[in-house]
Amino acid sequence: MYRLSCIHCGAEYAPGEIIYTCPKCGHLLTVDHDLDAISVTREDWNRRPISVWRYRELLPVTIPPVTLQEGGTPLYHLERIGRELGLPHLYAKHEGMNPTGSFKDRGMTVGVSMAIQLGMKSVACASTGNTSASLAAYAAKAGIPAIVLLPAGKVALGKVAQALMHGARVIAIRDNFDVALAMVRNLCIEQGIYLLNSVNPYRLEGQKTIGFEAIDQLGEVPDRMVLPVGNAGNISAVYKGLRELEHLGFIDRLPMMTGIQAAGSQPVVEAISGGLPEVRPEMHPETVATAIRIGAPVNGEKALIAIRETGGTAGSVTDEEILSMQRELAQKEGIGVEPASAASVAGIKKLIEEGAIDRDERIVCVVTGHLLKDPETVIKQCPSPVEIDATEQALLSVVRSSF
Ligand SMILES: Cc1ncc(COP(=O)(O)O)c(C=O)c1O
Ligand SMILES: N[C@@H](CCOP(=O)(O)O)C(=O)O
Repeated sequence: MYRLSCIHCGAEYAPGEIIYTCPKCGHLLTVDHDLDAISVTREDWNRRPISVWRYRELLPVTIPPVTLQEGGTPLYHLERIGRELGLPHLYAKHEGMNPTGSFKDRGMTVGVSMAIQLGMKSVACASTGNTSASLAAYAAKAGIPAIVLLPAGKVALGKVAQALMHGARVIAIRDNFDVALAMVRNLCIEQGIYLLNSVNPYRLEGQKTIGFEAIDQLGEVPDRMVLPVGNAGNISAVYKGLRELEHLGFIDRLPMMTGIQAAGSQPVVEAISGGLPEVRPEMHPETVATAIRIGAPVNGEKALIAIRETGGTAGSVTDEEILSMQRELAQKEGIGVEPASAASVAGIKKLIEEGAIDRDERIVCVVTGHLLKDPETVIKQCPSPVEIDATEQALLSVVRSSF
């Protein structure tokens, strides 16, 4: 069993209440499981296929879930990049291998299932792209309408294509993501639509399974987990899940939770480095990594706890560093990710160069979305295909000059 509780004042609410923040103090809510009443062993989990639903005892859904077979993503050993950085135990968990190409699917399988469980008839979100693609797909699977608000002109092509093709009503707002999120929150409360941004604590329950899988695949708790941070839901979710594993006695320590932001959009980094009690919004966020072009992270309060309670850190990377790591992952490891995802590995590169972390650490970087999400940014970085006459001579001349 579980209840909703406020992370700030501790007020408790019934699981069926349609609320997104604490009605008493306005702070964030979390799903509190009665962990002492849960009887499952790690062996039980290990007998099931690796996926979000392997961990169903720690998820709030009691109906047959709305699923597209999410989770079970690969954990890759970054052998070449690790060798170059002097990090023998560097790994990437490729969340781009989820059904719609990002980690949002872990959240949406649970979030849309909860919408159905709670009797909601429609769903909505604001999005820098991936949330909308995922919500649209899971709403289609559930057979309910979805509305998505996007910052006009600032969403990667592949993500808009997904939201449109899966049948969502796509509305482009002439302002940034933070404004779109404020608008959709009001819309949902006033119109009785179920809000599925990461301020919804049920959605984050699905995302916590990234940490569970990483430990199951690695065979031990990593020393550090590194995530790109935008709205700050994912880092908060992974931390919450690992705390639950610790309470259950399945693990005996937590990884240092490490958040990486783009230099043009780094309010969490500023709060951590400045020792601030809360995240101060960045009013004009800007970065090529449009997925994390977010100035007022809605889960800032949870993210600060995750980082501080685990002795983690936060760092920022420039757009050049992000794109350079996107190319390195693609060309040295065969791993295709979108720019925001490369930020986690770029962040580790920077932290190691600054001498801020130990080279013996076992590090899992979460790479959050697939390369194909943002083809335009890829094409801009790569040479054009060589066009030739259809002759053997022309072909051989190009091939010879390629080695
Ligand atoms: C590809 C990608 N990476 C990272 C993030 C950041 O995740 P979060 O908002 O949970 O911090 C997002 C979305 O925000 C995303 O779409
Ligand atoms: N990158 C996100 C931004 C919205 O974050 P959410 O986790 O609150 O949905 C996106 O893909 O839209």
